[in-house]
Amino acid sequence: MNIPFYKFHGTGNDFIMVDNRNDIFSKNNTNLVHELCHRRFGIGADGLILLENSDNASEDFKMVYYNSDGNQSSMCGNGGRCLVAFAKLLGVINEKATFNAIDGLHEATIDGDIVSLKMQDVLAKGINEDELFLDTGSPHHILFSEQVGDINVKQDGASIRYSEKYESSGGTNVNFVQQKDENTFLVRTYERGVEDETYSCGTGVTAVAIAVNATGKTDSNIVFLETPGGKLRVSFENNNGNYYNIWLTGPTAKVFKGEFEC
Ligand SMILES: N[C@@H](CCC[C@H](N)C(=O)O)C(=O)O
Repeated sequence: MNIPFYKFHGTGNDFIMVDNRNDIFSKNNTNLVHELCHRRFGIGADGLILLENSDNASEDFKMVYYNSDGNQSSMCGNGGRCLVAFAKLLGVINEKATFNAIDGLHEATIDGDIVSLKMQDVLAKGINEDELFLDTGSPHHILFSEQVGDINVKQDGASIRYSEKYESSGGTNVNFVQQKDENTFLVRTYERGVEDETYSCGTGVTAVAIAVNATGKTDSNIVFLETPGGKLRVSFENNNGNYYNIWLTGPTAKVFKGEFEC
């Protein structure tokens, strides 16, 4: 069977998109997803995303996300933004979307190639620089550095991702952060399930934006994040460590379309 797909990226975090509203994709085939995402033997991507019908009529669609290792995983912020652009291309939505993902309901807006995605509320009470972990739909460990350009993200990220501390909870993503100015931060991310540095991570920069505010590195409630793949913005409101109305904003791009056999 030939299955049509689109390739999208959001600031270099790239995804294979499949319209699965007619159940054409075999959802438990870990090997297939892994092979499709392989950068030498497949299409090449950090993950694969299915756009499915939602069970609830008030929602526009459902997001099913796989990491490039072939396993379904927790929320993907850039993937969610790209899926909104894909839904617009398919004619499923116009300028606004409400969709269901593994971490619950998300709202989104799209204007040209810019997609803003509303993230789940985050509780960031009692965190400090030495112990920075936040869950923004996916788990994120955060480390500050003077010079993120000098870090071996794959090696240092893996040692934290596989450390005893995160073993029982299924591991973590790891973000290395350098302050550039009052409200701009450089971020490099090691992604669990890709097991390497990716060019950008949406839930990662969301975690960083909240962490830099919660630890007093910036007072701003709009934080600009520069990743190897491009620039993102995170805005939020904060009530005593309870972060809400969190929006992740940035560009998305369609790269190409094709078909794979399975
Ligand atoms: N690229 C993502 C995060 C995807 C999930 C992550 N790899 C995990 O398994 O925790 C993003 O943009 O948020």
